[in-house]
Formats: sequence, C-alpha cells, structure tokens
Amino acid sequence: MTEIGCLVLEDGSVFHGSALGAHGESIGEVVFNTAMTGYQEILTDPSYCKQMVTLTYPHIGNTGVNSEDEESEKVWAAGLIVRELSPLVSSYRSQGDLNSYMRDRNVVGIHDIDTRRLTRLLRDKGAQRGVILSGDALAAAGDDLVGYALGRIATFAGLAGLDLARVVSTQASYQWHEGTWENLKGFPTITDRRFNVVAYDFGVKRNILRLLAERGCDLTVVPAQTPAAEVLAMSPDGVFLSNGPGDPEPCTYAIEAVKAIIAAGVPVFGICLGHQILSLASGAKTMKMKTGHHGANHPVKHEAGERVFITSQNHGFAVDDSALPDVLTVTHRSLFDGTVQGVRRTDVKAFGFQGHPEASPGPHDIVTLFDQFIADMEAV
Ligand SMILES: NC(=O)CC[C@H](N)C(=O)O
Repeated sequence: MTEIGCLVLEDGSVFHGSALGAHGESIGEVVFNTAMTGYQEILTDPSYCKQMVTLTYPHIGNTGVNSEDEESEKVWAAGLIVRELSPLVSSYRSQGDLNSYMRDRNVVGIHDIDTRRLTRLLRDKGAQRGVILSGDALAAAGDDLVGYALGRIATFAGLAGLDLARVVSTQASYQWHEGTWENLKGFPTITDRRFNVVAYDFGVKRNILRLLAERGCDLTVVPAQTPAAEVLAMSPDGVFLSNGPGDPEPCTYAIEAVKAIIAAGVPVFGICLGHQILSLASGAKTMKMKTGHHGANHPVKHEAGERVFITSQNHGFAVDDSALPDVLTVTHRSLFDGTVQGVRRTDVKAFGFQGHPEASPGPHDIVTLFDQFIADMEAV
C-alpha cells in the first residue's frame, strides 16, 4: 500500500505525495538537480550532506541500484524528491530497486509530487530549508501540518557557516589504488604508481580517486583536519583537495594547511570545496549562491582557450568574483550565470575547478583537468 508523504518548505509551501524509501522525518536544504541519470551517485555524494535533492528528470529508478555505482560508503543526501518512481527496474547491472535501497538505508524521500512547481519555486526564491514527513512522523503533525513542519524546519539553521567537511571525512588515512570501472571487468588495481599524492578527504567521491590512480598517482587519503606538517613529511609530489559539503569558510584548519602546502611549493589541485578552500587560502572570498548549480549539463567556458565544456556541477557556494586577489587568475566561467568556475595561482602550480571533472554522473568533457595536475607535478 502506498503511504502518503509531505514536503513542507520554509516559505510555508506544501507538497502532498507518496512516501519514498524509509518512512519518517528528514530536514535539510532543498535543491534541484537537472541530471537525467545517476541518482545513486547523487545520493552517495558526500557533498549532499544535509541537502534534499529534487530530481527534475521526471522518471526515476528504472535502472535500479548496484554496488558499483556508490560514490562513497553510504547515502549522504538527507532526502530524495521525485516526480514518478518507475514501477519496473530493468538493467543488466541492477541488484535492487531504489525504493528498497533507500528504505534499507533509512533514507526518507517523497515521490508523486509536482517537481516542476517545486523547481520553479526554488529557482525564484532560492534554495529553501524543508522537511519531508511520512508515517508516524507525519501523524505527529496532527491537524496543523504547516505549523508543525515550520517548527521542525526551524531546528536547522541552514548551510551558511556550517563546517561539514570534518563531519563526513574519513577518520583514518588509507591508500587508494583502484582505477575506473570497465564493463564486465569491474575496477582494476593500478600498479603503475609514479606520483606520491596526498588527497585531503573533505567528502571525496570515489571516481576522483580512481581517475587520479589511473594517471599514476599513488594515493594516500588523509582526514580533513590533517595538519600541513604531517602531509609535507610524506614528501608528496602533489596534494589534492577534494569536494565536500557545507560552507568552505569555516574550514579554517584546511585553509591554513593549504597556505602552508602552497608556501612549500607543492603542486595543488582542488575540486569544488577543494577549489573554494584553495581560493580562500589564496586570499579570495566565497559566498552563498541563490540556487547553486546541481546537474550534469552545465556549460563552462575556458577563458583562454575559448572552448566550452559541458560539465557536472554540485555546489551552493562560489568564489566571489568581486574580491579576487592578484595571485589568482580566473580560468573558467559558468555560461549560465558567469560565476567563477576555475582558478589558477599565478605564482605557483596550484589550480582549482568548481564543477566536477570526474562526472559520475555526467559528461566527461573536462576530465583533462586531471592530466593538468599530472603535468604540474611533472614540471616541478
Ligand atoms: N561538491 C562540492 O564540493 C560542494 C562544495 C560546497 N559544499 C558548496 O556547496 O559549494
């Protein structure tokens, strides 16, 4: 039997639908993602911690779920919001269905709601805090659904000022030598290891580590709060700064560490939160965006080459264009809103990209940024 579910936003809007996954309550920032595929990679992307993702693509779940498409060890998204859940699963890779997958992992979601109305609202008003309620948690609202829901939403102050990188980060260092997935073969172990690379885990996605390993990086993944001295003691050829959730500004431990690593002349490459932390360590400022960028179809222009790349994106903060230090050059810009998408230091070999060159899900247009990091390490 289908159970009802409700989504209520901080502006008081109510969406009635059906419960998806676990029944209960989930609170977070509601965003929309325009990717047509990759719901499992999206759910397991640690950068979605404390966010509930609305998928604008209307028909979700038809390829099921499988153990190879996990981008981390668990689901981090606070919830999933879907128009229509596919009643059938059909893929040779499928090992289960999305509804059971979410239920088994205690992830609350909602489907059968008008995601176009919701997306237009988010586009006009900006990302909203919200709550999904179903089962006993919905019954607890009694006759005053909106009043009750607004009270629950008020317990979450939003993402601005929130340091989540150290919350999602690994607790202990580990080595990574796995390459990217190959059809019918799975994940190869990479034995060609030419570069000693330390990767800061602020919420890293596995496909990033795989693409680095495949290019000859012998990876040591370290916790978010690892001091620079510990990293430099490993004599790395390069340091990678991962993606991650929350606001980059309160990650002062990481900003300080990156300053020291740059001062030591070690090449640095940052993706998304890592790009923001590199920028902050270089004297830039970051800001919260209205809706952020979440999708797999975002055009980004390479400033010098005049080339346009279609990219994967997932961020709600951005580097502030109006306050850039002299040591940073803007290398890429979003063609949607002109925001900064890439930076490079003018004095040392360090660069960052706001989007997701590893895709997963998304187009592979800009995967060459990983080669750029290798070239930087070779040039030092
Ligand atoms: N994917 C990411 O690394 C996201 C970075 C940061 N949490 C933001 O929302 O902007």
